[in-house]
Amino acid sequence: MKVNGKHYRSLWWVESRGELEIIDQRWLPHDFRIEALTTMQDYADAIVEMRVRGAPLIGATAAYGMALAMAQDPSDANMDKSWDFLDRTRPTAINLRWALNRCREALRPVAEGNRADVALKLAHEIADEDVDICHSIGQHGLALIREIAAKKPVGEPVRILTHCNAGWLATVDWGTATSPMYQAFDAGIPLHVWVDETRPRNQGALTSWELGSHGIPHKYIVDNAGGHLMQHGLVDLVIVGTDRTTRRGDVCNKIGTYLKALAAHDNGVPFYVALPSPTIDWTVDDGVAEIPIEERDAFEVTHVQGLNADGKISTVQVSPNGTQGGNPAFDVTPNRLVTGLITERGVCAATPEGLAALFPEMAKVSG
Ligand SMILES: CSC[C@@H](O)[C@@H](O)C(=O)COP(=O)(O)O
Repeated sequence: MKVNGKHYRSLWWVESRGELEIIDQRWLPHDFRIEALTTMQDYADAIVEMRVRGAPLIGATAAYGMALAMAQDPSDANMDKSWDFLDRTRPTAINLRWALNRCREALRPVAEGNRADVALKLAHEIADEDVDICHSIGQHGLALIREIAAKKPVGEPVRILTHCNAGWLATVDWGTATSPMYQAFDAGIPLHVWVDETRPRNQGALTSWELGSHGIPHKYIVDNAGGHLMQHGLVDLVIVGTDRTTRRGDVCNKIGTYLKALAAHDNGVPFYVALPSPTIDWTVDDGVAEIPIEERDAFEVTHVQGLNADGKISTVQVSPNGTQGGNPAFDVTPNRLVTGLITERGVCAATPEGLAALFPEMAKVSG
């Protein structure tokens, strides 16, 4: 997507230096900083500290991490050690393990001398595939938005609420939840997006920055506003992303998503989840019982970062001295609250049958 008129992906390979560059998302939307990842520790830190974030982007970054590991030492022992090292960075988004497994399975039969090249090619492949997948998600989501627009008086915007940042910054390009918005807007459908702030990390500010760069009308709202807006008929549909979707269609996403789904259900507002197939965990059925929820540092809750009056990025304390914070980073929305799943192969019901019909080969393997 474009930043000041220039096209960026959220990560890219610099051939001349043999390095991966990323956008350090900790400073957005106030400062656009690019950073090179040159050591395995850099890769792990980038994921843990959320310089790169969002399930698909974490997966693509990990694939490049495996490529670096193979360039340093292509042995089986180092491959397994690097798999563990990167897998430990964040527990909830399944795309991380999906990418690591895909790399390890592809590299195992390759002669050590060829592993570095094959691993880098695979990382490029995973990144490119993500772009294509997200574009297709956008096409299928566009059809849904078009249907809603057709029932409205000409010129009235389709009002979409979204939570967190499932935008191009969270993927390699396009985003998942935002891809239908970009494509609908480009197709001339009037839109208005309600952007949840998404405390504590305020990923909504990233979404606002993205939508603003694309010219899409939107308002940045506090997380607690969604229910009120839905009660007053001001939301036509909700589209969110996901970090892990179970084989029966339970959806794990950024903390607060579940509350939005409850409010949508109570008010008859369609609640859609956009996801690339690598986000489906075919080994898990019951998301509430089985998905590990990342507990992050309480500092993210007790403190908040923003621009101060001097225009400098600074951090201030919100809670009283000594208050303990709690910071579960994700929650699970049971499939009964999900109207549909927007995937690269089409839209399906959030049920085992719905997912199996779109991805029969995966459903079969997982039994
Ligand atoms: C296309 S991204 C989908 C999800 O990864 C996104 O909604 C989300 O919850 C991101 O969480 P984050 O903690 O910012 O990595």
